[in-house]
Amino acid sequence: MQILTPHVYWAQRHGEIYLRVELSDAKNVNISLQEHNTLQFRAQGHGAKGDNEYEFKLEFLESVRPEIKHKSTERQVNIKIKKKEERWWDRLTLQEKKPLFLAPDFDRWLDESDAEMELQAKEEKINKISVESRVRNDPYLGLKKSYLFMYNLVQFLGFSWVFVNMTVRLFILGQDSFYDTFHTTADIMYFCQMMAVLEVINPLLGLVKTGAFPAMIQVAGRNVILFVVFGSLDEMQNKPVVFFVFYLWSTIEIFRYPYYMLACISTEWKMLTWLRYTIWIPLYPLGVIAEAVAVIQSLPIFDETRLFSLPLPEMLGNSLSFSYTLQLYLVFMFLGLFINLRHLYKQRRRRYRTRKRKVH
Ligand SMILES: CCCCCCCCCCCCC/C=C/C(=O)SCCNC(=O)CCNC(=O)[C@H](O)C(C)(C)COP(=O)(O)OP(=O)(O)OC[C@H]1O[C@@H](n2cnc3c(N)ncnc32)[C@H](O)[C@@H]1OP(=O)(O)O
Repeated sequence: MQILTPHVYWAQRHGEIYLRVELSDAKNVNISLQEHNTLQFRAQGHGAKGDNEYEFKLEFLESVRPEIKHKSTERQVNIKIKKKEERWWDRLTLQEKKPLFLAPDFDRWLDESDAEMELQAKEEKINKISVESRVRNDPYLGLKKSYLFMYNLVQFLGFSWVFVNMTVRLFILGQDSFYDTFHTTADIMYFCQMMAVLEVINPLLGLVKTGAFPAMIQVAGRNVILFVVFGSLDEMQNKPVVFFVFYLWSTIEIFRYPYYMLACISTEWKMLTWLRYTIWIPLYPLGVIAEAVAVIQSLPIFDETRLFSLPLPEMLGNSLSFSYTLQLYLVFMFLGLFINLRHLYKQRRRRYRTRKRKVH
């Protein structure tokens, strides 16, 4: 019997190689692996040159696992080989020149980015199944979702009221509206920011799957500005900086809270998601700059009024002005900004994972 080479078609995924050997009614299939990367195939069957013994050898580009699976059907032999390391190969064989009997299997062929998408879709399916099984096991899920929905709705209404009120006053009064932002909106802002403490508690109770630390930085940071810098100093309340701080805070929140509301009812609007994960890029740094300006403007007022100053023994000068604490706080503020920008950047990347496209 003459020994011939069959036609072999191949495709890959990040973790596997698929070979399809064009051999019908294959018998005595013998597949072995030598030196971690050389596959030897031998079988009898009906190939391009009729009934014969067929064989081929493939030296793979990288090492593969020894456990090789194969299945003979009436028309072909399918072989599945696991790569030792899960990564995309530039070609199948170590030798650059492709053997004549080898060709891409276009029925299975995917390029690297499509394979990544397939992998991602698989991961999402697995996650969905595990979430669904968790959901089935949680008898309070409806209650939790209703609470979160109501919380987000109340915050959305509160911040929308502040935003609309400020916008309308800006159109009617122009720059004059800057000076009494605090007196027209502070009550609602107090209410929303006190409620926002729940945003630190929610992840701690496991109600939302996010870290409590970034939320704590934001809530604490804003509340220092609102209650200490603006709330306790009448002199700060009619400064234009209040307008900028409140406007920047409320602009992000009128997108963030509706995004969460939709998430509670498992709905997504692509545009809203994009806005939630994008407008922080200019708004967060601007917000922190506006807050820093407010803190700097308040320093001489705290020095003058001695409000919240720390009593000291007479030999040390009677009291330590609260402005020193605020100067220290300014440093923490930029540290907090950095931590949260990193957090938000990661969240954004998680949403919009970049896909590399590679052409073979
Ligand atoms: C003495 C005190 C010292 C403190 C020192 C601190 C220094 C402070 C310095 C910093 C000061 C900052 C002050 C703030 C300024 C401003 O706000 S400026 C204006 C612009 N601001 C922004 O752009 C920030 C907006 N804020 C946020 O994005 C958040 O608050 C965050 C905590 C920073 C990030 O949110 P996070 O929850 O981590 O991310 P998400 O991706 O949105 O959520 C993750 C998943 O959790 C779900 N989820 C979260 N919350 C809810 C909810 N309420 N309801 C329902 N679901 C929720 C969300 O849906 C996500 O799930 P998936 O969609 O499935 O991924």
